[in-house]
Amino acid sequence: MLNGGGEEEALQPLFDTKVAKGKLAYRIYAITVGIGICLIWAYRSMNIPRPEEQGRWVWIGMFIAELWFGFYWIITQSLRWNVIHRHTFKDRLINRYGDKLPPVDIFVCTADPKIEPPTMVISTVLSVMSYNYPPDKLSVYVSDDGGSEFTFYALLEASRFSKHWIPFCKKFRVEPRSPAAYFAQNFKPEDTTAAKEWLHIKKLYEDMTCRIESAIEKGSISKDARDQHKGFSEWNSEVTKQNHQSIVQILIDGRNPDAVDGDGNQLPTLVYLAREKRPHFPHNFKAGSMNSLIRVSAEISNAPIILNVDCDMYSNNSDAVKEALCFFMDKERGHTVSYVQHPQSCDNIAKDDIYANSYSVINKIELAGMDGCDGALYCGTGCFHRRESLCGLKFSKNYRGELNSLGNTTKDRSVHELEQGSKVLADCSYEKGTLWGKEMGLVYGCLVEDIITGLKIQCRGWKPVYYNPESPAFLGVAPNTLDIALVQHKRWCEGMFHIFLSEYCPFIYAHGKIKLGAQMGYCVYLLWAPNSFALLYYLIIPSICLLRGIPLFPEVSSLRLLPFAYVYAARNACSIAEALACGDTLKAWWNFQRMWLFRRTTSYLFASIDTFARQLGFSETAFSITAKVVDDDVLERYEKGTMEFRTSSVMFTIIATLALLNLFGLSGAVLKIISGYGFVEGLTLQIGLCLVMVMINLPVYQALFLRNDNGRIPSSVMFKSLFLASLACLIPVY
Ligand SMILES: O=c1ccn([C@@H]2O[C@H](COP(=O)(O)OP(=O)(O)O[C@H]3O[C@H](CO)[C@@H](O)[C@H](O)[C@H]3O)[C@@H](O)[C@H]2O)c(=O)[nH]1
Ligand SMILES: [Mn+2]
Repeated sequence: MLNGGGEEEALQPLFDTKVAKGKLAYRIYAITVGIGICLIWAYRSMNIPRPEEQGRWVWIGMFIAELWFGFYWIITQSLRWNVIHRHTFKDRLINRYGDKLPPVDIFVCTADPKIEPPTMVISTVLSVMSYNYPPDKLSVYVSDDGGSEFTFYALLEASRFSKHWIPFCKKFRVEPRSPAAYFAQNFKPEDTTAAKEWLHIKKLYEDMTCRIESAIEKGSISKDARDQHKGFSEWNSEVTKQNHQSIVQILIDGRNPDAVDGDGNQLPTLVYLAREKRPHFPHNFKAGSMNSLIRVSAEISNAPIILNVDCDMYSNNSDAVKEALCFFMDKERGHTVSYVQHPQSCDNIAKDDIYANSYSVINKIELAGMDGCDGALYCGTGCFHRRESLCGLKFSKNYRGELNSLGNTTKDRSVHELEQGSKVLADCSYEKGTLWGKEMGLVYGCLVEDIITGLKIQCRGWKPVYYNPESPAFLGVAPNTLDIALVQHKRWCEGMFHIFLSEYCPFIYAHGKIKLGAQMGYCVYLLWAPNSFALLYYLIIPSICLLRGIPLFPEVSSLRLLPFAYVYAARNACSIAEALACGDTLKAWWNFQRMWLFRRTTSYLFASIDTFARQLGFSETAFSITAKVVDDDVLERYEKGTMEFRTSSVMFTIIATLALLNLFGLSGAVLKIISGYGFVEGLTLQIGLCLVMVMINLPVYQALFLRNDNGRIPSSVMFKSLFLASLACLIPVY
């Protein structure tokens, strides 16, 4: 029904929620695997070697590892028990609210002009400035933790380019609206006038990026350019990344009748913010920057809805704002919704996804399953928030959730007044003695500020939503070297394990506040890190025992092997089925297994160790920003699907050592069989385990011994790992 008004129409929901297919089949499968796991536990506990027999302690270790795997598997069931999908009705929203849609503030965070090039930042900014949404209701805020005048300069250039870009997007319904992504598609309109405009805009865009890049290359901005904006005067010789005053510059004032694009339409407001930084003030990384953004935007536009994206996450759907509003403005349930999280998708996934960056199964199944328990995670980017819930409001039955009430109250204040008024809010000392970082805004002191903030919001009674539309609404940049990928995971795992060990452990903190399923679901991620210990044990000990001829599993002829075989086969079959159903290829699944192995044996291990060290007060948090650009030859290997091992990171030593150890174990066993030592009954499964590991590790052997490009494993790492693996073979076994 498309005729506005009408009582029935006004009551129709703006979104619906469907339960995913295959629930019953999954539950049956899960129960059988559960039984299998119990049988494995029973076998282990009843067959522990007697004290005088060899391998007693090794056996007990296997039992502990299997107890852990089993326990962990049980909590992962919460993510699959009730998977749901959301669907929105944008047309109903437009019909019902017409031009009475609420204002929206958009935050873009950037932190370092080298790792996150300003040209990338402005493409993201331009993509959100050109949303299909009344521009006078949009305000875009860029937080620059790098405090860089190059980022400011780029933004100034972008504010000018937007006058051409926005009307062009709207006229030709351009998608995506990030100029970088759009022009990278290399599609040219056929119609001659359209093609002419296309060429013109493309030229403007290229000239702009050229100016920005050459300024960065030269290391200075021309006097000419500097004279065009008063904002540059903030950068005197004393300003450094870690030490500068607050800088707030309103580059486009959306209230100003002269701020119009080429077609005479109003432009969205655009604000540059670099919060104050002082060497001895902890700045709390992204959480600190988000909280400054919340306050500064409250002073300037104070929209009731906030969208936050990382600087690499451009908007890939110009209707995303309207779709998100369908959740917030639904008559029946809208007022309970605190945030609408989109999955983190990337547009630079290489063929068959060697670094397992696509997270298809997590995005399509696990996070949707979390949502099924009312526990949608806040993932830090691509998330629409209700300002009130983000600022600490508790949900109560009387809350009605009017979105227009906050509105704009700054009509009669000049740009200068607004800038001066908001600078104070971004000062280091502003938060002293306030609840910012505790009960208000994003939570401080955690490397995954997003996850913990989401948990706190849920515990205040809100019901967040996870929304994963067919075509992704946001696209970001995935790590494209192994090193970067592992370091990113280490930071995540460390932050998450830290939450588990802190007062915010979901089983305690969220007990009685959110569903048990959601508590368990959180723990699936919070316990990523300690998984490493059980897995390392399972990778090292069986191969060493294989070399010594100590059997750790039942013989192939024995019925007791069945639970092991069933659990292994069923879980892998299910995981393959899930991956294929989520659109991965078989090869991508296989690559994912490898990355899963690498992550668990390195990132997760270091994350656990560092978390313990931090708990004991030995170390402090450090946020290592994920690099978004790499050298050309590295990029070439990434695109070809060749793993990059160039640096001599300790992580690579571990990966190579484990790969070699499994190779030794397997070749030792094969040699014994060939040389007629006879075959020890009961070692078959260990041989199988080693064989699978060797197959997964094939690219590691290649990088160790066969490759000669720059991305191979450095020889220092090779010697270290050869030494360590040989040493491990000598470990005595009790
Ligand atoms: O001191 C800092 C550090 C980082 N950032 C920004 O935070 C964002 C995320 O940093 P990135 O290095 O890209 O980390 P990722 O691992 O890719 O980020 C994921 O994980 C983070 C939590 O660890 C979340 O905050 C992010 O939203 C989520 O995309 C980027 O826009 C940065 O510019 C800041 O603003 N200030
Ligand atoms: Mn990122």
